[in-house]
Amino acid sequence: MTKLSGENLSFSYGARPVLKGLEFDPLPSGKLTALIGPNAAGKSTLFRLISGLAKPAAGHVILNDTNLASLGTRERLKRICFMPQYFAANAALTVFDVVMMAHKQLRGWRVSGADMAAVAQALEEAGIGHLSQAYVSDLSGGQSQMVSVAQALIRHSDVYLFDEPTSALDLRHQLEVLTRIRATMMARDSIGVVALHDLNLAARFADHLILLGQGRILAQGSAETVLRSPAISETYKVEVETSTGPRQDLTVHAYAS
Ligand SMILES: Nc1ncnc2c1ncn2[C@@H]1O[C@H](COP(=O)(O)OP(=O)(O)OP(=O)(O)O)[C@@H](O)[C@H]1O
Repeated sequence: MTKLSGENLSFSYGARPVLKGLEFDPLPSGKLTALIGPNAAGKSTLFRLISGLAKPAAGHVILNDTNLASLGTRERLKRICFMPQYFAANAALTVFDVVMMAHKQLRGWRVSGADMAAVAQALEEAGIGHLSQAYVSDLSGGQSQMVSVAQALIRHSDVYLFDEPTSALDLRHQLEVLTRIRATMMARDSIGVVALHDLNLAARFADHLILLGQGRILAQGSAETVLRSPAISETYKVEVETSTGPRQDLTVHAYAS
């Protein structure tokens, strides 16, 4: 089983500290973790540190017994797949092209029939087969987001980081995308971390939650533990009531305080 943990992670943009000695418990593989917290809490920054796009001022990210800072760029890219929040879609490339580029990124650029079939299958599984020949510049926000998820899932990594993968999706697509991400983590025994603003989606899909605020982890554990914690209303600065929904799932209701 693969495990990812953060030890004493600190990071500043210039003189402005964003993460202050952050620690997170080992995240297990085959499961989905939701990273929650208010705007500007540092969720994307934490993903940048884990993926190696930014270097912590102090602390380490440990994957099994390996300090990720000791890995070269290529090895780190292979082991950690990061889907950023924003998708750059100005290129004159089709959906098929960009998913193929993600597929071949670390494998050399000679494209075989098997590669073509793998991309076609990934697009079908993502429910975007009909967009295969569309230019990425012509996609809606939600379609772009589904392409980003397909680009991530076609890669085989130990850790997948998804920065708000459902923010532009309608209700059905939110459920479909999170169901697919979770099933993929289970099938590959990989670690999945999803930054989410919707606490009800976090409750429904995540096995483990991490609440980030004031540069630290304020709560971590099961949905019950984290979403019923007083840290939720303190951090988001709203009144919160939790209840059990009709299908026994935890539901969070927020009220302006
Ligand atoms: N490149 C940057 N240069 C300077 N400051 C930055 C940069 N990126 C982020 N920040 C600042 O760091 C803080 C954390 O930002 P980050 O994007 O990590 O938060 P977040 O939790 O992902 O936010 P959101 O939920 O709004 O996407 C914010 O105050 C932000 O203004």
